[in-house]
Amino acid sequence: MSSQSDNNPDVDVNEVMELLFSVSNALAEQAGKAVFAVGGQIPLAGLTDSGSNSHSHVSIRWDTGTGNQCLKASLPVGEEDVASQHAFTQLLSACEPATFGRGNEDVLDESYRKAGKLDAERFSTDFNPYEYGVVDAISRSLAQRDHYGIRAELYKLNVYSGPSGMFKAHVDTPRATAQMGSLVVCLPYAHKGGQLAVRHGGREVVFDWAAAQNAKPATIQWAAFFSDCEHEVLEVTEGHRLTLAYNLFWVSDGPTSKTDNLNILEPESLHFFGALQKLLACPSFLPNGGVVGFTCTHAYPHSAEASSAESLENSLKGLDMVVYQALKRLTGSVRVTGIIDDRKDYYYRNEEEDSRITPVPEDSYTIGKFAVGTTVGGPVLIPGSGEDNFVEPTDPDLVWDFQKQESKETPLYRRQNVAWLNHIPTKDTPKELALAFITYGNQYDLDYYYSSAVIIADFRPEGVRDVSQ
Ligand SMILES: O=C(O)CCC(=O)C(=O)O
Ligand SMILES: [Fe+2]
Repeated sequence: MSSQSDNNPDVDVNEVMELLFSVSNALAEQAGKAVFAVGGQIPLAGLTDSGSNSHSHVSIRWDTGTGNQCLKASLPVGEEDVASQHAFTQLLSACEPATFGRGNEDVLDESYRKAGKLDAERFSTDFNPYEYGVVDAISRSLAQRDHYGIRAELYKLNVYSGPSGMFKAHVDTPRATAQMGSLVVCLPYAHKGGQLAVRHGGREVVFDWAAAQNAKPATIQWAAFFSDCEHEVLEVTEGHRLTLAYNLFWVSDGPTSKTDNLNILEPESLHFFGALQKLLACPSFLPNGGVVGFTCTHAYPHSAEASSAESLENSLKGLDMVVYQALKRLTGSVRVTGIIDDRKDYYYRNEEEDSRITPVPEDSYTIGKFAVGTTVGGPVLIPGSGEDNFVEPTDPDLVWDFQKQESKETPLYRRQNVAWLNHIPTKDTPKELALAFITYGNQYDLDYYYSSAVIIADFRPEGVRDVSQ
């Protein structure tokens, strides 16, 4: 095969492929190291047998539900301390069986989650994650930028008891666009098992707290992870594993554009940044300009009506933020958007058989042509089919507000090539429901578009390449 493009003899395809390859390699390498979960431990300082030091214990006070009565338990529970053991037993019995979200409802299913819980409205604690530097530590390792901090909001007390307490693999339901993660704090109480396994992008981090909880001095251990990470509490075989669960939110501490404050020049980002810079400077890469794309490695609520493009940009996590910032610096134009996954769910109307819907052929997804439009939640990329340069929306009522072309009756939108720095969204890319729509088959059926979050940049070579070279 010739290394010259058929259309343009000055374009060196091999050179572009090599440069693209080194960009995706740098990205893969960094993705393999990107932090998605962090943890630590806090010895309860000044622990005395009498437990008189306020920082030697953690107290939980809860409403009994009868009158205005409030009870208190203190951890760790003294081995000889009958009163504190009694209070702990009362705390256990105050807990309700823990449900979990399935679809739109909260269900109780002990084969999935066997635990007790107290909702935050029913209890308070003197443990404060800010006081011990936990929230600062999370900001430093997960935030990837200055002037953008993290706020922790107490959510629940969980109790997993031996011999079979556990919580199978799940992803926490985000309650707001600004929600970026979860913090789990393990309180001092002896138990066995109950490891917390956190997974993302094919990698796993296991927090095994039992050994320290069975030893002295008493310690508090914690783990924080991004909200799209799958996690699981393995079976607690003995004792009680008590955790405080917090929701974590992004907070801005200044009026500056938050996404401008990423420290892109961190050593681990430099390799990728340099490779991208070389690619964009190569005269054979998109000689007339075009769209550069990156499929996000984390999930974002990008199609929800409440999510705006601005808040999406500010809520990028880990590697996604690094890529966003690098593209912003190098192209001057970048945005976060959704891309509709067409392989199963994208259809176009077959002209001849007007009442039928025909699936787009599989390979139309991989040719890399996408049209940019707008749906409920903001701009999206829609894969095109066939060889046309314009694509007709399946149904203008469902996918609307496209940059309309001449004809008002049949709004068309232009397809563009996207050069992907990593890959187009795959089966394993985080997806979310973008739109539900009615298909026109023999009967009215509901069908769905699923979309994945992507970062795209409009690339104009004249802004990057020195024309005198
Ligand atoms: O207790 C834990 O370690 C995890 C709790 C959890 O996953 C949750 O409350 O959603
Ligand atoms: Fe969870």
